[in-house]
Amino acid sequence: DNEEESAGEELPKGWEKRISRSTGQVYYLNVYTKESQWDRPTTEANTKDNEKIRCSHLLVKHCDSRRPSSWREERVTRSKEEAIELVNEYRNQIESGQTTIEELAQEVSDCSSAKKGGDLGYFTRGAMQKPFEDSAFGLKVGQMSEAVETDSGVHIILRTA
Ligand SMILES: O=C(O)CN(Cc1ccccc1)C(=O)c1nc(-c2ccccc2)[nH]c1C(=O)O
Repeated sequence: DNEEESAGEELPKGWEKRISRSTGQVYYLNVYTKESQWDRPTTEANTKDNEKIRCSHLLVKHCDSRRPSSWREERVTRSKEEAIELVNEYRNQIESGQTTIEELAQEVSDCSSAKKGGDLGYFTRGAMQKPFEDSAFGLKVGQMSEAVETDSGVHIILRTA
C-alpha cells in the first residue's frame, strides 16, 4: 500500500522528510536551499547553483559609486553616508506601508530598472555583484533586505519570487 511503498522508497538526493510542527503534515526539505515543499520530490534537490530567484530593488548612488551618474542625475554628488540615510528612510516608508518599492523605485532609484519599478526579473547566483547576491539569496519570498552596499551604490532589495 501507499504507506509501505512511500516508507520503503528512498527520497531523491538532497531531500529530507519533515513533519510540520503546526499541522502534523509531512513535508520535504531541500537540504541545500532550505526550501520546503508539500509534494514528495521526484528529482534530486537543486543546489544553490541553479536556484533562480526574482527581486526588485531601489538603488541610491553616491559620489563614490563606480558610475556616479543615472537617468535622474548627470552627476551624483551625495556622500555614501547620505545615500545610506536615504535608503533607510525609503525602507521605513515601505515598511510602514506608506508606499511600495515599485512606486518609490520609479521615482528615486538610480538604476535603469527604475522604469520597471525596480524589477530585475529572475536571476541565478553569479549574475549580480556578490554583496547583492548574498543578500538577495538570503531573503525569503516577500522579505526586504537591510541597506546593501555594492560598487554601484546602496540598495534595498525585495525578493518577489
Ligand atoms: O556599476 C557600474 O559600473 C555601472 N553600473 C552597472 C550597470 C549599468 C547599467 C545597467 C546595469 C548595470 C551601475 O551603476 C548599475 N548597477 C546596477 C545594479 C546593481 C546591482 C543590481 C542591479 C542593478 N544598476 C546600475 C545602473 O546604472 O542602472
